[in-house]
Amino acid sequence: MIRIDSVTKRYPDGTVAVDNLSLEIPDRSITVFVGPSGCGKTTTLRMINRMIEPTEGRILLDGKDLAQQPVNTLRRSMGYVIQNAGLFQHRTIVDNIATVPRLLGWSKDKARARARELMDRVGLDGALAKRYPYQLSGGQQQRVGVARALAADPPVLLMDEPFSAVDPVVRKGLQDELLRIQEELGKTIVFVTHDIDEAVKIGTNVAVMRTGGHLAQFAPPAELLSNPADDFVEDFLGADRGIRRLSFFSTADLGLLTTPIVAVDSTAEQISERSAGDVPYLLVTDVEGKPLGWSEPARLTAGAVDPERLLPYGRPFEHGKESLRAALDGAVLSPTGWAVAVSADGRVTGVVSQQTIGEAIRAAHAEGDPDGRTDGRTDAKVAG
Ligand SMILES: Nc1ncnc2c1ncn2[C@@H]1O[C@H](COP(=O)(O)OP(=O)(O)OP(=O)(O)O)[C@@H](O)[C@H]1O
Repeated sequence: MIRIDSVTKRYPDGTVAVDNLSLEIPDRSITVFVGPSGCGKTTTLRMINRMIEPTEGRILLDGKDLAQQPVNTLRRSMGYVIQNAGLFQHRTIVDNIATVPRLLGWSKDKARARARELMDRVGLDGALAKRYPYQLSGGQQQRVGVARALAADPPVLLMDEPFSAVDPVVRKGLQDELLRIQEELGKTIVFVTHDIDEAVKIGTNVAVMRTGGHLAQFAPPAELLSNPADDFVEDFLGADRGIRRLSFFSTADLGLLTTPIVAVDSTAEQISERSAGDVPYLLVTDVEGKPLGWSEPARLTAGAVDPERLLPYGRPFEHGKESLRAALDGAVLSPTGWAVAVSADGRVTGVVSQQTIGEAIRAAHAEGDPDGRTDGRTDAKVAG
């Protein structure tokens, strides 16, 4: 654990970049510092690896004051990733990644083998190993930056706006990759960003900072969205707070109906049996059970279902894996107001009305803490 204890940083010109900051960064989690430009995020991050020394207060790593530890040993235990990757332009990709192991005295072969293993880990094609940084896309360069920081297997990874310079699609890929790496390797990651959506997506805990180096709120993302500490945090979180919070609620307990579903080759008896009880719509699937579209029962003729004439079914959600946000989105996207639940292979497992989703949302809000857990990112967060 990293403990920031009453830390203030005052630059020689009198600027107070960080003002009496105290918080704890748990092991094997992602702690995100987010806030407007100049609020002291980078200064805080750099005090953790002692690129900047605090004016007052102290930072402890596993109970030991950083100020008492040799800087070189400390930096070796902390990978560091910056915006635009900061790669050595005259070195190949494999040698960029092998930099720290080489400094630690590993043989060239061993360091390169480790670098190739890491390329795979961060989703880089091994064929890029002999290229130079300028021959890679921005997103690929960022992956190299992450691989280089991981090379000596440090327990801590410090990341300063690592994905800010790439377009939104590449950025989403890099965020997903980081979450996967974190799940596999269990690093203690401290991540700086000015993008609140990125913070909410990847953070186990999020520290919202405001100008003057003040900590406005430190909480897991779901709690930030449900209980912003003040107007500043609420404004910073932006619109759609309620909808975004639904991402943290699972669909596992959503009551699905399995009756109003017919296959495209159903008989007249099957159609009438499935529409019993005043069902307003039937979901038609193909013979494999994948969704085709909705129809009013009276408009379905056995043996003559025209998939072109069915009503759209929106975006199906993966039951139990995706969140209530995905379920609501599916229901809103379909003119019938019903959402379609599927299994991982895309086969329909049931359907659910907007009304039932609304009830589940009310119940989840009433219970408060999403999923009842805030102990680990992957547990507390639901896909979609
Ligand atoms: N070497 C320095 N001397 C004087 N002031 C500095 C120095 N470095 C940073 N500052 C000031 O300290 C404050 C915090 O800077 P810092 O870089 O930590 O902010 P930040 O939140 O990371 O900003 P950004 O998102 O723009 O990178 C700013 O007002 C900045 O101008």
